[in-house]
Amino acid sequence: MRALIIGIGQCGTKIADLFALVDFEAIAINTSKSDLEYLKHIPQERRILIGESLTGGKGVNANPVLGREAMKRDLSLVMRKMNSVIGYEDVDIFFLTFGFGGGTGAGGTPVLAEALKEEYPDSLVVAIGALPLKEEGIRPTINAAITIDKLSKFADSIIAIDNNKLKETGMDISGAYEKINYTIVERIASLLALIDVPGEQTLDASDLKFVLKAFGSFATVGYAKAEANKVKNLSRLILKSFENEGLYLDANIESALYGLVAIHGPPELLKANEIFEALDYLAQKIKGKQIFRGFYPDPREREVEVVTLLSGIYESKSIEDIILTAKRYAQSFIKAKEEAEVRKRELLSGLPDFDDLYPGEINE
Ligand SMILES: Nc1nc2c(ncn2[C@@H]2O[C@H](COP(=O)(O)OP(=O)(O)OP(=O)(O)O)[C@@H](O)[C@H]2O)c(=O)[nH]1
Repeated sequence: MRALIIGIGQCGTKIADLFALVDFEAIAINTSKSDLEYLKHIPQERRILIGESLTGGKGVNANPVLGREAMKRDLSLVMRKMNSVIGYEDVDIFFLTFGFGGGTGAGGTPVLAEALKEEYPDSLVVAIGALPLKEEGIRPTINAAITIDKLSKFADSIIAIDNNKLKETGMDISGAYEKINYTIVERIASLLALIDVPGEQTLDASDLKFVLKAFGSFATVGYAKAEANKVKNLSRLILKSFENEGLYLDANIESALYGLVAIHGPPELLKANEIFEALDYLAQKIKGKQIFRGFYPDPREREVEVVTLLSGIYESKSIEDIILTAKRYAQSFIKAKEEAEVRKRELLSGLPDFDDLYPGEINE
């Protein structure tokens, strides 16, 4: 199973850089030269500066229209670079990482997603984006709404991580970002590490692709880990992985079409009855009733790790909040603009041009 991680913008490239640290193939794309230089693990030749003619290498200041234009202008450069990294072996899934609230990632990611789908029709394009904090104000929310709309047309699935969930931890913002970035990488890396690996019941690349090929709807990845000697009942740990604290998105999991659960740990702890109790519960709960599963008994392991992927989700409070806020704002903005135009007309109507007050000829 081959995954290629492509980070776009500052948030996206930081996440892609962490993937590179744990040996994933990763590429970084940004309009900001200094943000590209700041990366530690992605090799220099896999860092691509876009939109230099537009921004002078200084970023797009949270303007997704400029981010989109920067990606469009340098798309052939990006695709050439992509081709040379990919070589002759197919990529199963392109993971595009980005922040929904900025300009480069929010504007550029849908453009790249569309181009990748066209050039590599057999590969999946899965977007992994961080949703903005409510406190960031209206702009990031609008950027996110526009990007959700555009991406839903090209991506196979959108894994959205809600930054607001991290406020509950009470951490400072950079610590919170670091934690969420680490969390994303840990979950996706743990899941991918178990694909195509021999086990009791295994998951292969085609299972994962089936689950993620979900017409641009939302997906979320839950996770739970515990020391083996602390696990009283594995069923509880599995349920914990897809309860709300396990998923960094407020989502109604009952609306999910597919689920995938991978469990890795010491053989004596992977008890069939406890595993099936939790999987049956999950299969009954989700709309699509289909759960793919993989069990990986490992005698060297001292911890039990559960990764849960739910896809085809179309009911999420985190997403609805963003779309409804953007719609409300658009309506009130249009109304305020119309009122301002009416007021302007009322104020200026009846005002003559006063030409008569300034007699005299104008010499040509
Ligand atoms: N989870 C997470 N979110 C981040 C991080 N950095 C920024 N964000 C979020 O991403 C959004 C900003 O996106 P950036 O990636 O900084 O912006 P950009 O795509 O580089 O675009 P410009 O800076 O406008 O050129 C905001 O909504 C932030 O909350 C990060 O490291 N982790």
